[in-house]
Amino acid sequence: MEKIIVRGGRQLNGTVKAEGAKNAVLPVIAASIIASEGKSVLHEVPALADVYTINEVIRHMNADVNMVGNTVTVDASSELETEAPIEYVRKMRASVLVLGPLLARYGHAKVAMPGGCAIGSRPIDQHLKGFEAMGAEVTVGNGYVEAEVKGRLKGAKIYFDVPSVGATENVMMAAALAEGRTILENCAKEPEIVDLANYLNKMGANIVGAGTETIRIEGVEKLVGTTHTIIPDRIEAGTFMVAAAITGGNVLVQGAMHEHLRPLVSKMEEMGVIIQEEENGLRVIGPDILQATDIKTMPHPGFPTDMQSQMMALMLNAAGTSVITETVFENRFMHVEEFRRMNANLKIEGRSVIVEGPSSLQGAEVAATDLRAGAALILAGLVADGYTRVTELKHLDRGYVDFAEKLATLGADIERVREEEVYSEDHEPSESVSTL
Ligand SMILES: CC(=O)N[C@H]1[C@@H](OP(=O)(O)OP(=O)(O)OC[C@H]2O[C@@H](n3ccc(=O)[nH]c3=O)[C@H](O)[C@@H]2O)O[C@H](CO)[C@@H](O)[C@@H]1O
Ligand SMILES: C=C(OP(=O)(O)O)C(=O)O
Repeated sequence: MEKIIVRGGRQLNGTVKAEGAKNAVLPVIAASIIASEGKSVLHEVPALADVYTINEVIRHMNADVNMVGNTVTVDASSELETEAPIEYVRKMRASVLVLGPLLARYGHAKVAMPGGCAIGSRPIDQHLKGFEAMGAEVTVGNGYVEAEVKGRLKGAKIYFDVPSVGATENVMMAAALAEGRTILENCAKEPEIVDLANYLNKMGANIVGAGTETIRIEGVEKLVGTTHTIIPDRIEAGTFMVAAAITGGNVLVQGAMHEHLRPLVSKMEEMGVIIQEEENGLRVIGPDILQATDIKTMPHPGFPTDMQSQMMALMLNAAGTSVITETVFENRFMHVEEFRRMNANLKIEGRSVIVEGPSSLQGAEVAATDLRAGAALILAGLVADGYTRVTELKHLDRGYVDFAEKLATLGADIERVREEEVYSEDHEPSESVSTL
């Protein structure tokens, strides 16, 4: 097993670049199998575990997929299999995003039911409601969901009960090839949905309104491969912004886009952080003393749930009482117990956590309970007294490329090691530790 070991106390300075967005690239790669002609060439694809998984999923279906550096080429013009088995869906829920493209192109799709995970139950009822409204027959059984339609899907008016990112994407992809007009209401408005719509439109789709609550889609008969550059990852960028702020440092986060990060920027400014827009990113300057604030996670453009645990780390270092309310996922506080191991003063009250700061954080061995929790514990380790060891890095690797290496470039005392390596008596990593 690997661990990231971080010793607190270093200020971060310098420049770091955000990768392409995980949550944009996964639906885009899933959508690439809708093209019955031509190749798609995707640029700025991050080398993440989740990207390897979605590539495997579509490769398993017979698509030709190649990744060289940060460019992925997909040729899905041959006949595809229409099933995604459990081994992929278990690794990554976003595998369900192949349902819409397969159903639209072949009139059939079968994907393992994703089930719950560490952050909540995460049903897919809204995806299925959309497919049914377009004429598909959906059956759930033996751990699989299967959708089938005779002929083409039919355009429909669909109102989502909750603004779901995945449901908006899945149904939008299906509607792109449906017969006639589809109107989606109460859509999620995340920037990644806009990126997917832009990609589909370049493939020949006719989609307007992505990024607003109503999306109109005129179905077309076929889509063809195209070239697309993935937008920068606002959550990775936001995580580095917190890293700069928590250490009182001065970091330029290249690729951080103010329009995608407004809720985070405004909350960090309330805490006393200076954030300046520069030509190619955001410069973040941490204050001597951070002030407490409150956040409530909401669908975009509200505060993103994917930045909740990182903000908890920042609030632990702020003077006063902060309150975090999680409204998107019902079980996204697993990291609280891990922070407590670091001497954090946190109290869970229903869907809120009361953060008493500043906590004098102490290094400890802690486990990443999900990918953002992993990043948040490392952020806390940057300012904790002594060494923090973060385990369960498979979660972190789903969403961050070279996280420890990038922090080290900014000046953090951090390394990634194999567990079997030995440590010297004062718990410092010995020189023989292998860094990955
Ligand atoms: C790959 C990807 O893009 N993942 C993101 C996506 O996940 P994902 O697309 O899974 O999240 P959703 O937006 O669908 O979930 C939002 C809420 O809607 C509920 N819901 C969702 C679908 C459904 O059919 N029924 C239903 O009730 C969920 O349980 C949750 O409470 O958006 C989340 C919310 O911003 C982010 O945390 C994830 O990082
Ligand atoms: C919850 C997340 O991702 P996923 O939906 O892929 O699990 C995330 O990126 O924080």
